[in-house]
Amino acid sequence: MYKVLVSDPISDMGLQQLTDASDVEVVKNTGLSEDELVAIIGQFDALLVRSQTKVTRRIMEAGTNLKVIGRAGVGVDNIDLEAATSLGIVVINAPDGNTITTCEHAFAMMMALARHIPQAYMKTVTGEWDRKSFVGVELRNKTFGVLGLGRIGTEVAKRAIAFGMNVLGYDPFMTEDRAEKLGIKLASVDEIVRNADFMTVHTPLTKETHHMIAKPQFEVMKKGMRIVNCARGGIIDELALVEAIDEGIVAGAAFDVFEHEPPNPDHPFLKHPKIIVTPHLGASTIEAQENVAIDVSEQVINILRNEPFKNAVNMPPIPAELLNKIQPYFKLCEKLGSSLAQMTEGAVREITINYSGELADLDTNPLTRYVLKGILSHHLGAEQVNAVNSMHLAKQRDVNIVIQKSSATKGFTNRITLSMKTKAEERWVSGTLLAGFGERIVQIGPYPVDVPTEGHLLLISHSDKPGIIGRVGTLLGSNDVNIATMQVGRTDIGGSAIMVLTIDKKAPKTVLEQLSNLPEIKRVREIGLV
Ligand SMILES: NC(=O)C1=CN([C@@H]2O[C@H](COP(=O)(O)OP(=O)(O)OC[C@H]3O[C@@H](n4cnc5c(N)ncnc54)[C@H](O)[C@@H]3O)[C@@H](O)[C@H]2O)C=CC1
Ligand SMILES: O=C(O)C(=O)COP(=O)(O)O
Repeated sequence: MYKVLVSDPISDMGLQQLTDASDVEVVKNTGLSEDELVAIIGQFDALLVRSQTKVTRRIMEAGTNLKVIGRAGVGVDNIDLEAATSLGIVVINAPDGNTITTCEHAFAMMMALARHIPQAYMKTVTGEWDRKSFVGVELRNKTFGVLGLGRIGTEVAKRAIAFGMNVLGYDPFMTEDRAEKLGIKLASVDEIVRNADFMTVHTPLTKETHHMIAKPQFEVMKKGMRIVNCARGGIIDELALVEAIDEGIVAGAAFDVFEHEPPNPDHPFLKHPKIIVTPHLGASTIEAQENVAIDVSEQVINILRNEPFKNAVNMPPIPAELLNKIQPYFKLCEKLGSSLAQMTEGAVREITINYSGELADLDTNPLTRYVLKGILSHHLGAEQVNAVNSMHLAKQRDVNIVIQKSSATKGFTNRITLSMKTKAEERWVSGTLLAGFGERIVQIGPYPVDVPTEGHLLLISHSDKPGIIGRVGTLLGSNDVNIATMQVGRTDIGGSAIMVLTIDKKAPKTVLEQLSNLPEIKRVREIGLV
């Protein structure tokens, strides 16, 4: 039974797929402190949050069973992604479900700002009939700057165009072509701040976007500009904004988000007559909350059940078409990695992976993650490594990873060859996925073999002399180790040879020692591929 903790308010209707699943137990416990979360998180396989819960490294380290953190929304700045990646926890979000809702909120904020609606409301309900103080401005024919033309930014731009505004936009990933089709004129941040009458930001909060609108931008800003921030607190410098309003540069601002949420009661925005605020309501509609919860529930279930999923924030996305082609190789890659790690001695320095045949033309990056998972699990423990953190862990340990592609498959339609250099030695292994037969190891070092990637293998290097095979069989038999299959290979008559045995159960250590002590046996390795 998988246990899922929901630590922020998330739509019940959207969570239905999880609550209805017979293998999932959902526990709702919102408003917990970090200490409270640390105390209970160890029991859970998944954590579902919105923006309130700050998912710190401490919480994740205490979450020894935690496999996935689901963010029912877009921004993941409340989750320590680096910690999640290094701990092998998948972070997924629901980026599409709240686009329109947030866009509509930003637009509502802009209109409320243009027409002083919150201020007028506050006065009217006190019984005052003040029509002079709240003369507004039209949106029509005004220049509107949009910083960040992603999902939300482009929807806001479309609505602004419908309102007769001239839209200037900036986004490093927006092409001229697409902008033109949308009716947006691309401009630099500087051009936007100098020319816009209204401006809105729709970028994530990153090192680059932090305070992207600050004192230097306010200094050159068009006088009378009105600013909206329904993205993230910190993109616009809050104190510099208050100064710019007080200096008469900015006519007003509408903010849904704050650098620290909730803001302190003495935050200057909260009593400024020209600043209107909402408490991070951008995504708060019935529709958006259902959408994001449905999306995140579906993905969490898939991850827990080891099925394909999308929108992993700390793992590059795998397009569905590619996933269909490469997913059958995940197991082969992991098992090959695991077998190579078990047959090679010493600390890993370099891993070379050669993908050949039909794999050569595909994006094999996800496969590399599984190879590394197999290798590193042997050294770091299986519970520490998964496909999310394997690349990260390898890089952290300065392991050089070399990827090669080739068309030569030596008769197979696909073939993956791994070689591993350690301080002590270099070894290699090849495998293939055979239609109808599954994963096979087809070469170990220079020796062609045909071995399944399951169960227990004994790899015995020896000299090619008569009588050795018999002695090995006798020793194993007398110790109750049953041989299921045996293959032998040699480089030349009387030269180096190997025996690859599949055995029914793990051989006792004492038996391995006795095998090693037999004459002409150079090395014995037991490989567990269970
Ligand atoms: N107030 C609220 O409740 C909500 C806030 N948001 C926030 O809105 C923001 C945008 O969300 P989406 O549009 O869904 O994301 P998105 O990823 O579709 O769009 C973000 C865009 O910002 C652009 N960008 C990144 N750095 C930039 C820079 N330095 N200058 C200009 N553009 C830059 C990216 O290229 C991207 O196109 C996110 O920060 C998200 O957290 C989202 C939903 C609800
Ligand atoms: O999706 C986002 O990025 C949001 O900011 C929405 O936040 P929320 O889920 O309403 O706490």
